[in-house]
Amino acid sequence: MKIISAKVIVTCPGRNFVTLKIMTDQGVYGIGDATMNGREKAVVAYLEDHVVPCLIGMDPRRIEDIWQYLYRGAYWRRGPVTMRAIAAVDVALWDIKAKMANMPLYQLLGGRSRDGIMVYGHANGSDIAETVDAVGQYIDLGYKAIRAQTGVPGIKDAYGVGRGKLFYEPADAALPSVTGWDTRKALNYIPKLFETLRDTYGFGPRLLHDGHHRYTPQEAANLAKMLEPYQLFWLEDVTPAENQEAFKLIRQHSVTPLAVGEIFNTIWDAKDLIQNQLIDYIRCTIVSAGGVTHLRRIADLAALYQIRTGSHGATDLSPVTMGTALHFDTWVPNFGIQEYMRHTEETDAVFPHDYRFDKGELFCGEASGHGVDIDEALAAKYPYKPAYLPVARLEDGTMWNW
Ligand SMILES: O=C(O)[C@@H](O)[C@@H](O)[C@H](O)[C@H](O)CO
Ligand SMILES: [Mg+2]
Repeated sequence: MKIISAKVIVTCPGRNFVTLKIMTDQGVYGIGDATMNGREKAVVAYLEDHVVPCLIGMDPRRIEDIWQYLYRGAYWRRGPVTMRAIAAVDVALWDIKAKMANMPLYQLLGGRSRDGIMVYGHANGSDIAETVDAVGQYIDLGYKAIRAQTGVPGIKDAYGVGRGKLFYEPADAALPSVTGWDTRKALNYIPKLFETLRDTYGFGPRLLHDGHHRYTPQEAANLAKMLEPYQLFWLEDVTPAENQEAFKLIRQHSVTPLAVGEIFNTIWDAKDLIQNQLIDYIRCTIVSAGGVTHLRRIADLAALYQIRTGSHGATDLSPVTMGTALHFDTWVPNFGIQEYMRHTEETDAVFPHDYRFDKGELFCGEASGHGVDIDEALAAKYPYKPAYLPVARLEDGTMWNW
């Protein structure tokens, strides 16, 4: 069996997606996601110029060997561009293998470990009252877990705030828009949001919060400690994680569960956090962390320390990543939760898929492969549109972490 061709498809049905389609001499094809929000074309070039030519003639059944070829063979290891390109190939190859085996992907991974995949949705508001309402809407939709983000008085467009409730989309401008940040104001306001949420809805709903890399380790420890009475499911990305040791300081002060990993690319980014038990949930997902082959290694390492998974699932992860993640979640023994931001109808139409939402859970389908396809004719109707994530500046103009 041979790979005879591979093409990169860029489409913008409401937002940009990069998709790799690998064709074989037996008529079976596979699909992989290679989207990197705001830097899409870097991965397109990496795939078209440096990966696709090497794939032609290779045996698509040798998934592990092709992964190692692309990782070790490049000499230049890791990084978001390389690892997304590898992920796209890897996912397309798993799709092909599962189709050849006439099995849904989760069966190949080891079979079903659970019935449904608990997901969390994003409730956003420009202030506490609006956010409390938004959480109520998610509870009414059947969600068991909800991430709550509020605007903070005096901060311009604090992270995650009210640009449409079910379809929050941060990559919103042809050049990065400028948002603000002020940690002191946030620390005085965010605990009140969770106090009000618990007063209003009790302790039934699981509540999450994303710090989006904004706090120093000491500020992060302070926030985690102040949020303890409200029993969060997790506090996410509360401080930048390049320095994995920084999390020791947070751990010393608080038992609020911590989640990290959406911007990690390999097991090496998470190794110290996992082995020192500095986090509770590892949030890498398929597209950013080298595909099924590599994510499985990260999940297995995490399992040794009772750390559970919590795959990133914002709208910039295409339905191809979502579908594959759901097969992964259906199998992985140490599953925690799956993030789920709904795609627009246009996106769902370009990527026909068989996963479905019901009462706060997602379910992967039983079709062979990962269950997600691309309608190329429809995709061609939505050409690439430059769209950037915002940047953040402090009140005095200093660049901060968005
Ligand atoms: O937890 C999350 O989903 C966020 O942190 C994302 O919305 C993130 O900002 C985007 O995926 C960036 O592309
Ligand atoms: Mg996040």
